[in-house]
Amino acid sequence: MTEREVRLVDTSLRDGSHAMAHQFTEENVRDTVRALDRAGISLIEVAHGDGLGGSTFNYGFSLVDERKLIAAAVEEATQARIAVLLLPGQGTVTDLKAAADLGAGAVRIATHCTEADVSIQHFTAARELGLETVGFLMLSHMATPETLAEQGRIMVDAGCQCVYIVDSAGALILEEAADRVAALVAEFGDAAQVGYHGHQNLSFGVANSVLAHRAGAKQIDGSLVALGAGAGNSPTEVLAAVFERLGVETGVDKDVLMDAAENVVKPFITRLPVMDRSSIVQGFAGVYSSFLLHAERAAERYGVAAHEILYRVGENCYVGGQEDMIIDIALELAAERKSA
Ligand SMILES: CC[C@H](O)CC(=O)C(=O)O
Ligand SMILES: [Mn+2]
Repeated sequence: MTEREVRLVDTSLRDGSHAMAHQFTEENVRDTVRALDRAGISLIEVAHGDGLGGSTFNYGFSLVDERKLIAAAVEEATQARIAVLLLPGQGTVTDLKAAADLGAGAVRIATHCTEADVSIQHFTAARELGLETVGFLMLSHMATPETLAEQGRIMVDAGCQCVYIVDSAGALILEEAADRVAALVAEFGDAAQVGYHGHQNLSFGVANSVLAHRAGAKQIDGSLVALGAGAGNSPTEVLAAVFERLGVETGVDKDVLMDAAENVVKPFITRLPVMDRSSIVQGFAGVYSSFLLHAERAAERYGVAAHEILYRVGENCYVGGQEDMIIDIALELAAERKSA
């Protein structure tokens, strides 16, 4: 068998949770995992969009308890490992133990790109539980390659096996993505792998992923039909086709993935990810992709434009966890309009 050169990781059932307003059913999860597993995807992420413990008033409540969804995913996977996401502070070591007991085999621990130190105890716990460990440096466009390498080093020293450049805002363009990946590759050497997670807000998810691979990334994220926050993630089925055209072995079957995108995932998507005015502004202004639905809801409620809210979120450099500030901005814009 040809050796896999890059591992495609699918996050439809986690990042896609944002786009689905966290309304995945158990059937959605079972059908998608079965299809991804058949296509040869070896790591499938399943969780609330904001990770373990994310089902809250601030982020939005899940339709089905995530533990039920994780258990269902584990039952369906024959060769794939099920990964969960954990944001320290939001998810706890107790949540992680519960996920491991349900059969999850990997955890992706996500922090703001300059706050890797909050992940140390979680990586320690994850390794003690025997889990595969991945670190997410979120909103990576906000830090230089050098800073990201330092932050990644903190994760690796804590037991992380692969650190991701996470373009949460879909803001990185070509070299900006590649240079960040290259800095981590140079810092880690053989001590850990590097991954890349893209969003399509400026339409660079797939191109950046190719450059990330060329810069040394060994794991690349995607979602079927791009199902993910903002304008969505790099579509897994497109990544598979592009890497095959480039002669880069992924070990997955692109035709099975295309079938899964068309016949399994597309039919249950309530709102197709699209590069519209709001998501383009997210990429342009560097706004966390998962803020999109929050901004749209606030826009509707307070009679202002979602893209104007998102521009201001970008100016204020808000980061994950500051979802409540979106309401403040909407109120601010409404007040400004009234007094104009
Ligand atoms: C809230 C976690 C976030 O959605 C993780 C991620 O996928 C990203 O930052 O892009
Ligand atoms: Mn994402």
